[in-house]
Amino acid sequence: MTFLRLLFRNRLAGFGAIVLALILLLVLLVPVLPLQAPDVTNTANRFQPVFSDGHLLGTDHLGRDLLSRLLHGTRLSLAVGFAAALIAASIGSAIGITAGYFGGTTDNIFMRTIDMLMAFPYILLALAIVAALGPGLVNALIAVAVVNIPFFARNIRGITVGLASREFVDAARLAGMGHFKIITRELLPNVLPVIVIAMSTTIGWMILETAGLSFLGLGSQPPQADLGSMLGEARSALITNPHTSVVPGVMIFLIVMSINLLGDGVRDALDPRLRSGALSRPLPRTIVKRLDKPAPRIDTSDVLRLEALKTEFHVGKRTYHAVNHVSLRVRPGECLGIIGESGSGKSVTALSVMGLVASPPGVITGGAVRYRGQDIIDAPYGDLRQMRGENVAYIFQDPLATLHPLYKIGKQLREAIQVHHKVSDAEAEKRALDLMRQVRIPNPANRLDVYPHEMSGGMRQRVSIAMALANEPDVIIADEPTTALDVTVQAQILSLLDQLRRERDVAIIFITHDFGVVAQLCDRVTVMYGGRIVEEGTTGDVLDAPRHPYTKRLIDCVPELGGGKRELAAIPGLPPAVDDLPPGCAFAPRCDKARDECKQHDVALREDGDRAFRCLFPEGDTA
Ligand SMILES: Nc1ncnc2c1ncn2[C@@H]1O[C@H](COP(=O)(O)OP(=O)(O)OP(=O)(O)O)[C@@H](O)[C@H]1O
Repeated sequence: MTFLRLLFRNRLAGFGAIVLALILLLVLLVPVLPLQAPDVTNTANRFQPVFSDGHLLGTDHLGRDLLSRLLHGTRLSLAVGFAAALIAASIGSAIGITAGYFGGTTDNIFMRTIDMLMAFPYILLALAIVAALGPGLVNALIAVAVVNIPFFARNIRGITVGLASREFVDAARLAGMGHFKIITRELLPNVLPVIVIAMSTTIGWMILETAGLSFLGLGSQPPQADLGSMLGEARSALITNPHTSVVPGVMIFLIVMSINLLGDGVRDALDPRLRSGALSRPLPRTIVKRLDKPAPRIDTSDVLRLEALKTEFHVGKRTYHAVNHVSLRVRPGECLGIIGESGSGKSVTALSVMGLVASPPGVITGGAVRYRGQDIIDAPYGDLRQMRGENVAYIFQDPLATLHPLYKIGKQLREAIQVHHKVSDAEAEKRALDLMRQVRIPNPANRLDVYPHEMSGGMRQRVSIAMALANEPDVIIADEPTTALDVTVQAQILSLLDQLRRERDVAIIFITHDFGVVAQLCDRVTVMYGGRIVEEGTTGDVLDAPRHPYTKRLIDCVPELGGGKRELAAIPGLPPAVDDLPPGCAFAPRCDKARDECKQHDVALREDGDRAFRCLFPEGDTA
């Protein structure tokens, strides 16, 4: 159902589907339609025009009814095209999946054979095959199928090579599955959508190729009609009786056009990345649809300030309130921690700052982001791009995903510098080396000359930090930069960040789900839940006397070394879905202190200086 909805959302694909369905219906009804026999000649009646008596589309050079020949011929052409596509897809995909899975010699033998097939111009190859097998429709079908096998084999091999080294295939091997089972159960379901997509876009092509062979007299043999042979026979009367060529020509055009339009639609609807919107026209910045007016500039000592920021994801009819009226601020040299469970909106808050939330489906619908007092949400894209890296830099969790795998570290650092500063390669190299020293990478000159995969996780994260520092930004937003690292490396990275912000007065917004990390690094902390801020304050205050029950439960989740044996208190239940938030306090369904009032109305943030919390019955109050 979803597939059909997605398919028909693409109007052209819907149009293609309707045209093709009508053609298919017509050819399926051929046996019951009151048609004349397609092959009976009547030379006295040759070249009758369109709409002549008893011949709706006229007659050909032998007086045969063109409508009857057209429908019979279309049936044959479609059957041959589909059959050729099916054969080419089956054999090509089997070769591709086997070569990709086994690799080594098998891959070499299969793919070099395919390469040899591809070395011939495809039409020459098809002609050679038909010449060897003899003319005839079945042989034309075999020829067209054979010349299309390489297309499927290469495509499917490429995808299989990527899949064969994935963890789920290793897991299947470890579970004792044999090769055949791994190929059919683990790999085939993953490549099947690609096979269907490739088929849907090549059927039209194969119908054309078969028609081409028939046109040359190598496909269907007289008196049997297919669209190509009809065109071939009409060639000599092209000028005198053009309708004999126009009729099959229009039909070929309609079939190929409808299949291609439908094929594109099928590809879009089947590809999960296109379906999720991930590949659909990614915009360079997040869409802004603010109802409130842009905020005027203010004087402030805060380097970055978010005011009632709202970021939503609009997916179909659903709205995900990922960031819901979030306000926070950070001063030069200060470290602000943002903490919360997975899905609480930390990353989307951080990405909204520089308009980096993927759009569609992300939209900033309200609030302000101020850099040194100036609201930058509506800033022209050129200004925003200039600010990215230069004023506000990001460090992400997985450096391997953010560093380019094919360029050496030195080149990537130089590029980060040269994006914002017009300096020579030698100068950039000098600065890159200096940055490597600043992030305490041992033997920095040699390390500039290696690829990301040749470094350890900790070293790679140091490189990411160096890249973030490359343009001396005022704010660094670090999104769980130590989550993937072991504790000793994590401690080194944290102390490096701490040292850098003190030395350079750079503000850090540190996103994490670990209160231990917050305690070590942050001056202040903001706790998020369900897209909202539920508590904030200086780290000491929040850790010593949490006011929101959620904060208290989060702190209780942290194991304490040497603190004696205590039971770890997991938080029951799951975080709320931000497209379906409960009324009142979002934490109420999981909170043992919740009362009816908590579930009725929105709970306001109670602010007192640096301290704020969103709770009617806070911790520490005697009720
Ligand atoms: N492309 C998207 N489409 C719909 N909803 C999305 C999309 N991306 C994020 N969300 C929603 O936004 C919410 C906030 O996500 P976000 O990544 O900011 O959480 P987080 O707190 O950073 O979690 P994590 O610690 O796992 O990174 C999530 O609940 C998620 O459902």
